[in-house]
Amino acid sequence: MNESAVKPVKTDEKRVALLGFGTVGSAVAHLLHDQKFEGVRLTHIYNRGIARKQGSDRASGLSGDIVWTENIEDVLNSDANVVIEVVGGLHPTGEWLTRALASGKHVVTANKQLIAYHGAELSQLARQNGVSLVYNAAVAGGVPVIPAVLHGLQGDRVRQIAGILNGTCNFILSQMEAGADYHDVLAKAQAAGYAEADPTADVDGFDARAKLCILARTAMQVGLNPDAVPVQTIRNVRLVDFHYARDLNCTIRQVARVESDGDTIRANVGPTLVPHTSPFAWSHGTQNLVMTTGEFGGDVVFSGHGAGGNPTAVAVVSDLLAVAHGSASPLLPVQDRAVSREFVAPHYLRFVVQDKPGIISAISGALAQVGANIDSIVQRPGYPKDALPFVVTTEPCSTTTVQQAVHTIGQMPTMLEEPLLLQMMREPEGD
Ligand SMILES: NC(=O)C1=CN([C@@H]2O[C@H](COP(=O)(O)OP(=O)(O)OC[C@H]3O[C@@H](n4cnc5c(N)ncnc54)[C@H](OP(=O)(O)O)[C@@H]3O)[C@@H](O)[C@H]2O)C=CC1
Ligand SMILES: N[C@@H](CC=O)C(=O)O
Repeated sequence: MNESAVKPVKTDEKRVALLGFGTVGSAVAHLLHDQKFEGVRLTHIYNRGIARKQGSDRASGLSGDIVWTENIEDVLNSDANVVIEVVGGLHPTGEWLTRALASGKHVVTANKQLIAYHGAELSQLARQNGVSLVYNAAVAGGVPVIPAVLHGLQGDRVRQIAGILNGTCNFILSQMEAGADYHDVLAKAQAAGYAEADPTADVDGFDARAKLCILARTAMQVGLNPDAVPVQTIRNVRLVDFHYARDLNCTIRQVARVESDGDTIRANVGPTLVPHTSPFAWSHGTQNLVMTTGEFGGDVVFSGHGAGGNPTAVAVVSDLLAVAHGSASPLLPVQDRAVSREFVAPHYLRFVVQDKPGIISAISGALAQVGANIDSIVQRPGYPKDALPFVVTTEPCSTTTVQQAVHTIGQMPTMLEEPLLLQMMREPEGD
């Protein structure tokens, strides 16, 4: 063996293997390469079809002593002591990270599905093996909300979290607010690398739901089964809903929320009317926003870019540096809790009907039957009578009972499509 070819291993050095060379992975590789952080060295890049990745524009400028491989064993059996996983999905990433942790490698991941479903077991495994598992980038992309709640809010008792947690949905809805077409904007979000490999996860709420469960665990110490948290898609929101929302001094955003009153945990994710006066309405493009409400400290707001290669790479690399400095996050006690969907809120109901006398009285009758009081009826002029969209809003009432009424109303022969039911966020309260 040529002794001069053997590189001495510095014991305090973090040798980093990167799994996944897509939007986030390539941005992480460039950030590490370009910024040359002390004490960390990128040693491996793993991806399927690695020759395609190594020959791509994304790889250009990445020089140095990096092993490019499509064989995961090259990573798991290597002397890399940190694995960064930016592949996504539950499998085979779950198996890889289990093996990495079990063999004493620290893990940094942006994989919100894996952490939402298996974070508890993986954190336990990390602790047993004396290594760290960190996942700052799994929630809100470049917004350091996980370290903030872990280190900055443990002194409070967080009772409520409401957040815009999906950059793709925020990008779509805020562009629709300006008149853009849903499908065009979704295509733009995919091209820009904001959307998940399967954008269903974004638009149908599963991505935000996973992030909400991670937030509930870290900020409130409650373990929620993601499958138990109801989600509502944004696919049924139309341009007309933005027009009516504006008439109500609101706009529409995908909001994920969890709240605890001690006995009950309520959680859901879905498109929501947010008042123009609330910070939720001011989030545009890929911005995410998280508002926590603590029993002692009150409201705290975090905001920034929730998607995109570079903002997410900053979160990943910051986690890596926390591992390198020995300041990665603590493991907190968590209590598993059931999820209630019984929110009380004002509601927005949009109907599209073939106009006939008696429709309003039938709708108000169905709402009255479940104890829901109408707050307003809004009908913009100019729509054709044979496909007339109009809106009813309710005073605060239980979402599940309004759902029953809407189901009944949806059976009326004059209804041309399924009614749209959205929760409305209340006006922010002044101090
Ligand atoms: N994009 C974003 O803004 C953000 C993403 N995240 C999370 O980061 C992770 C990565 O996201 P992103 O970079 O956008 O995704 P990409 O799809 O751009 O990158 C994933 C990479 O992993 C590779 N890959 C996928 N499956 C396998 C497999 N089974 N074996 C080997 N390689 C595989 C893909 O290869 P191929 O090219 O062949 O498909 C691709 O290069 C996800 O968990 C995502 O949720 C978190 C925050 C923000
Ligand atoms: N697809 C996700 C990416 C970041 O988590 C999003 O749009 O927020």
